[in-house]
Amino acid sequence: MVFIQVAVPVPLRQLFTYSHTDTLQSGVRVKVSFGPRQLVGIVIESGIDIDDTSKIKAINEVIDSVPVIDESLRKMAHWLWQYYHHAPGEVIHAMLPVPLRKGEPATPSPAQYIQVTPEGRTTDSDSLSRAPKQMACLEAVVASPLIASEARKTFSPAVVKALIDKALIERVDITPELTAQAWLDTFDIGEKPVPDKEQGVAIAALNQQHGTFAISLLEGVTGSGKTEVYLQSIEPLLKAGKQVLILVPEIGLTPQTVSRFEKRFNIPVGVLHSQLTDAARLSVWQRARAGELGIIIGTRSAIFTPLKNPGMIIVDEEHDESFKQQDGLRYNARDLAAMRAKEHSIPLLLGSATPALETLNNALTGRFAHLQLTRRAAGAQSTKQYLLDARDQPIHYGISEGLLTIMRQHVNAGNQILVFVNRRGYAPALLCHHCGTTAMCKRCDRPYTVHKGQNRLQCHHCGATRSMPKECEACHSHEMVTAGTGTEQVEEGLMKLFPDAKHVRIDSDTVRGKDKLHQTLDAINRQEHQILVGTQILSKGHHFPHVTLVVVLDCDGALFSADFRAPEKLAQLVTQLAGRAGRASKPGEMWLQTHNPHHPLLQDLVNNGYAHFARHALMERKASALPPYISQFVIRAEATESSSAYAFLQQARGVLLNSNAANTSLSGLVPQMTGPFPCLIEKRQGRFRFMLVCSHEKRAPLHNALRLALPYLQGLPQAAKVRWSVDIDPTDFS
Ligand SMILES: Nc1ncnc2c1ncn2[C@@H]1O[C@H](COP(=O)(O)OP(=O)(O)OP(=O)(O)O)[C@@H](O)[C@H]1O
Ligand SMILES: [Zn+2]
Repeated sequence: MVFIQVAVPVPLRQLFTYSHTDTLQSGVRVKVSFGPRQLVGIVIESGIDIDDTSKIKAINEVIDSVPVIDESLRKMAHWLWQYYHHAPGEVIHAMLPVPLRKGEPATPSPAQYIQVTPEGRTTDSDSLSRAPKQMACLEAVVASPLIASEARKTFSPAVVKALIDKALIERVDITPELTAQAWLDTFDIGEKPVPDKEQGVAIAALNQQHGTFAISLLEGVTGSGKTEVYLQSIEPLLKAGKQVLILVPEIGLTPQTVSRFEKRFNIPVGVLHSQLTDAARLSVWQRARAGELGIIIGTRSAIFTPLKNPGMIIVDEEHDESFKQQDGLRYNARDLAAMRAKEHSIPLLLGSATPALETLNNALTGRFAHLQLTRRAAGAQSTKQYLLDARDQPIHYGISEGLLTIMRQHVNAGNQILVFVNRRGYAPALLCHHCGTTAMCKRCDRPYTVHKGQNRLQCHHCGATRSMPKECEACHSHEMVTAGTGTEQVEEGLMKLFPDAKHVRIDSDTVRGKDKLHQTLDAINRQEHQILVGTQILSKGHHFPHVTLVVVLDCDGALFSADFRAPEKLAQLVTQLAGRAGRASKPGEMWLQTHNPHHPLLQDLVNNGYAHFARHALMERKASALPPYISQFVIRAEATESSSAYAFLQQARGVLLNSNAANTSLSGLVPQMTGPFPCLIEKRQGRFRFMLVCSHEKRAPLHNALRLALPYLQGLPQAAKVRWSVDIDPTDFS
C-alpha cells in the first residue's frame, strides 16, 4: 500500500492523502472520492509517510499513464498556491483545459477523416471530368486524408457524399499524430524591414540571452516597432526548433498580431483566448505540449500552456490590467511568466510603451535589462499632446466649442478622428426633473446607466437591466432627464454636429465578439468611417494609419480617485490613445478636454510624456511608501449585512496582530494595516463590500504573517456569514 498526496479541486488550502497499490507518477490525474462526490485530482507526491492510516480511502481510478502536468508546471503550481495562498486543487484545475478537469483523455481523440479507397486510387480522375468539384476533392484526398468536416466545408457535403457513394473515398476514424517541430516543414522568413539603430541594439541584446534566464523590458513609444523586435528576435529560436509563447492582453488584439506572425514565418500559430470552444483550447494545449506548434499566442491563462521545447516568453503590452485575474485564483500572468522563464532557463521579454511602474522600477534598478525605442518606426512623427481648457465654454453633447473647432479642421481635411469617452451607454444617470430622485439599482446602490438605443436602464456594476421608467418612482412626475454623457450620446451629438461625416461607435455594446470588432477595424482602415467614437477598446494597440486627431472628452474623474494607481492608469490610457494617431505619413495630435488644465499630472504627461511621468510617479510612490517599494495584500469581505463584512475584517485584523505577535518576538513582522473600509464600489449585487489592506516593506514577513493567520481566519465566527478572499499584490481597489 502506497500513500499518495493528491490535489483535489475543493476550496481548501491543503492536499489530501489517498492510498493506492503502486506508486504513481506526480502529475497524473486520478479519480477520488471526496465526501459523497467523485472528483478528478492530480497526484502531487507518492510514497509519503503518515501516522494514522485508518481513515485513508483508496484512489478509485488512475486516468493518465503520462503526467498531464510536467515537472516545470508542477513547480509553478506549487509556487502559485504558496505565493497566492490558494487551494492547491483549485490552482491545478485553473491550469488545465476544461475537458481535462473533467477527466477526459489528454491525448488527441480520433476524429473522422476521409481517405481514398483502393478503387479511388486507381481511378483515372478524367473519368470525373464532368464533375470538376468531385475531381478536385478526390485529388485532394489522394494527396492526403482530410478531416471530414473540413472537406464538407471546402467541397460541399454533396460532393463528399457523391464520392463516398461511388466508393472512391471512405470515412475513417484517425487519431491525429502530433509531431514535434512540425512547423519547420514550412518555416520560411518573409519580407522584413531593416531594423533601425535602436531596434538593432535590442535585437542583438535579446539574441545574447538565448538559452539563459533573463528578463528584459522593451520600453518603446507607440508605433516604435516593438512587434518587429519580437519578430526578429524569435526568428533564430524558431529556426532552431524552439517554441515561443506570446501573451497579449485583449482578444481584439489577437487577430492582427496572429496574422503578422503567421505571415512572417509561414507557419501555423496556436491561438488561445476565452472565446474558443473547450475542444479548440484542448487541441492547442495538446499541440503545444507535443512541440508541434512553434508560436502560441494567447491571453492571460495561456501562461499555463505546456511547452516541449520552450525558447522564449513575450508579454506584449505588459502593463495591461487584464494580465491580473481579479477573482478566484488572483494571479498575475506577468509575474508567472517570470517564474516560468526562470524554471525553463529562457528569456522573458516584457514590451510596452507605458510600462507598469513595478516593471519600470525593476528595469531602472538593473534587475531587468532595459531596452528602449525612443522614436517611431518608418519615419512617423510622435503625436503632439495638448490640454483643452473647457472651463466657461459652452458644451454640446460633452464636447466644448474649442474642441469642436479643432475637430472640424481634421474632418474638413478628410482625416479620421477618434473620440474617446470613458463610459458606454447614453448617460450615467437618469433623474427626475421635478424632485431630483435618481433611478438606482437597489442591489448596488448605484445609478442605472441609460441605454437609449435599447430603451432600457442597465446597472454597470451587476449587469441588471430594466425597462425605461415612464415616470419618477418617488413623485410620479413624467419629466425624466439624463445626467452626464456616454458614448451613445456623444455619437448622437456628432451625427448632428457633423452630418456629412460617417461615424462608428466602438464599445462592448456595439462590437460583441471578436469577428465584429475585427470587421469594424478593417472598415475603419478602409476609411469607410471618418469619426470613431468609443471606449477603452480603441486604445488597445490598433494600427489606425488615417487617424490624425484623438480627443479625450473627460479625464477629470481619474484625477481625484482614491485609488493610488489611478494616475498611472490614466497616464497609460492617455498615452496609448495618443499612440493611435499619426502612425503613418500624416502627423497626429491629441487634445485632452479638462476642467483642471493646471493639474500637475496632466501638465507632466502632456509636456514631458509617459516616460518622464512614470519616473516621477515612482519617486512619489517611494516617498509615500507605496508599491513597488512595499508589498501588499488585501482581504476582502462581502455580505448582505454590511455589519457582518465589517466585523469579519475587524476580527481578521485582530488575528493578524495576535497570531503574529504570539508567534514571534519581533513586532516588526506585524503588517501595517489600514481598514477595514468600504471598497470603492461599496455595494454590488446586494452585497456590501469591505477591505483590509495589509502592507509591509518586505514581502517575506508579510506573506508569513498571512500564512500564520489564515487557519484562524477560516475559523472566525463571522467567517460563515461572509464571502471573503485574499488578493496578493492587488491592483484593483474597486
Ligand atoms: N525598422 C522598420 N522599418 C520600417 N518599418 C518598420 C520598422 N519597424 C517597424 N516598422 C513598421 O512600423 C509600424 C509600427 O511597428 P510595430 O507595429 O512593430 O510597432 P509597435 O511598437 O509594436 O506599436 P504599438 O505598441 O503602438 O502597437 C508597422 O507598420 C511596422 O511594420
Ligand atoms: Zn446593480
